[in-house]
Amino acid sequence: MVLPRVIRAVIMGPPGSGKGTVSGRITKTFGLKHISSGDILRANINAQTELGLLMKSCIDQGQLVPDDVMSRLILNDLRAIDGTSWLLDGFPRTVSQAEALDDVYTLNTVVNLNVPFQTIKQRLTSRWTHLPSGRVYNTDFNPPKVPGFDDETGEPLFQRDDDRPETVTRRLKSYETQTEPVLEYYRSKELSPFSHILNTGIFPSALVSIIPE
Ligand SMILES: Nc1nc2c(ncn2[C@@H]2O[C@H](COP(=O)(O)OP(=O)(O)O)[C@@H](O)[C@H]2O)c(=O)[nH]1
Ligand SMILES: Nc1ncnc2c1ncn2[C@@H]1O[C@H](COP(=O)(O)OP(=O)(O)O)[C@@H](O)[C@H]1O
Repeated sequence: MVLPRVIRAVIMGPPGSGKGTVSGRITKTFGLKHISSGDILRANINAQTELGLLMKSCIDQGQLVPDDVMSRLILNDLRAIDGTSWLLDGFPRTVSQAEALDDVYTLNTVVNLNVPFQTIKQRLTSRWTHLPSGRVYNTDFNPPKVPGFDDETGEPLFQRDDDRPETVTRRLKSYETQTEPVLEYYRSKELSPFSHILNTGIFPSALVSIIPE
């Protein structure tokens, strides 16, 4: 199998579908850089940057950050690692963001995680996050070794403000109206989410087995 010189991949799926979890496994296995838009925003909130302070209420209410802000943020980060293979997690989330990305980069792969909304609601109420690294745990699925603390650093874990049930409902609605059209956009460009991986063999087939049912 011939791997492309530089892998430019996107992982998609509703909030709580496992993008962060699966990204961690993919990037470890294949040596890609993991760029998570949510982790970048939360790091800004935590560091109380101007951007973080401006975007906090929007994120806490389950709304999307404006497209121009988000595209500028991610494209800047990508420019800084030019020539490196990467996996984008959480971006693009709208067709406008997908177009902004397309103007600069040609993607090799789009992975889509398809998980029923009812399952998502259960997962998010038991998600615990290590904010500095973005590592996620679940009290049922992958609990930390010591309840409430990160396995690698021993630091405390947090429940995200936007994982409250009413905010999750709003985020799922925004996924349906604003993000699902991005899947159609990629299908129309023959970057068919999922089947593209199986057809091109960009990643070994072992990848398929780590993607949740
Ligand atoms: N039961 C189950 N839980 C999972 C699976 N993948 C991730 N999770 C948990 O579901 C929650 C959401 O996963 P996360 O990776 O943060 O999803 P994201 O919001 O799409 O990035 C976390 O608590 C994970 O530990 C899975 O395959 N099965
Ligand atoms: N590409 C994006 N465009 C607009 N807002 C975003 C984007 N990525 C993240 N956000 C904001 O950050 C929040 C958390 O994102 P993320 O951590 O990716 O959530 P999840 O992993 O649960 O899908 C989103 O609900 C949204 O408010």
